[in-house]
Amino acid sequence: MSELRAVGLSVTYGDTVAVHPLDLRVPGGRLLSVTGPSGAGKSSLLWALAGAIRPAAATVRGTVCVDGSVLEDREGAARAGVVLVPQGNGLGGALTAEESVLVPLLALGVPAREALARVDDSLTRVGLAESGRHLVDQLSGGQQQRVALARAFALRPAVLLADESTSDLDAENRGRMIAALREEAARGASVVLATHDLEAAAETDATLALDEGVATWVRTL
Ligand SMILES: Nc1ncnc2c1ncn2[C@@H]1O[C@H](COP(=O)(O)OP(=O)(O)OP(=O)(O)O)[C@@H](O)[C@H]1O
Repeated sequence: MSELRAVGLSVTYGDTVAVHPLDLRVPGGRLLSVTGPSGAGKSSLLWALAGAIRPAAATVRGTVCVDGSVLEDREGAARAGVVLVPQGNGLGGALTAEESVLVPLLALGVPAREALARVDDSLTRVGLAESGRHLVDQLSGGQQQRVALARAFALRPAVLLADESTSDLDAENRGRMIAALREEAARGASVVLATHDLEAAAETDATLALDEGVATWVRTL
């Protein structure tokens, strides 16, 4: 089981405080939702947790630890198994769904046979086993969200940060994806879902609400 911990974490863009200092602990096995209206600071928080905000873009203060080790930068976060599914998915439209899941695995040195098995498994988990050969550009917005989640699942993250990953989904697929996020937690991951959808948030273990960057626990872990 992993553990994600943030202490005094804040994000500031120039004069705009996107995330006021907050503390957070997500043990492995748990699924946390971060809610709030547009502009509340959800993406900024997830990107800061992933070590993915460039120093030139914003000032990030505080510390983020995985299993007690402080993350110094994005490379360190990636080594610690922190995977971010960004809003907008971050997929290349010219790759197929299968290739989108496969390429990061091969880049990380996962042997081809193992990588292909993980591609099959993760696309099946998101209900896209039949769409693996389709170009990402030929898939709907909701299907693209599911490919992005499949790509993250295949990486077997220690910490999974999903930014609005259910926003384009119908109720059935939203439930299915939250169940899949829960499976990642059951595998031992610390999972955080940023969402403006309160119905999705209600299905998670705990909810942290952001309002103009100020965090309030709605339900604690
Ligand atoms: N690169 C940036 N430069 C300047 N300000 C930014 C930048 N990114 C975000 N902000 C500001 O930081 C605040 C929080 O934005 P953020 O995208 O984190 O919110 P959000 O809750 O994820 O919103 P949404 O649900 O619309 O994605 C907003 O006031 C936004 O305008």
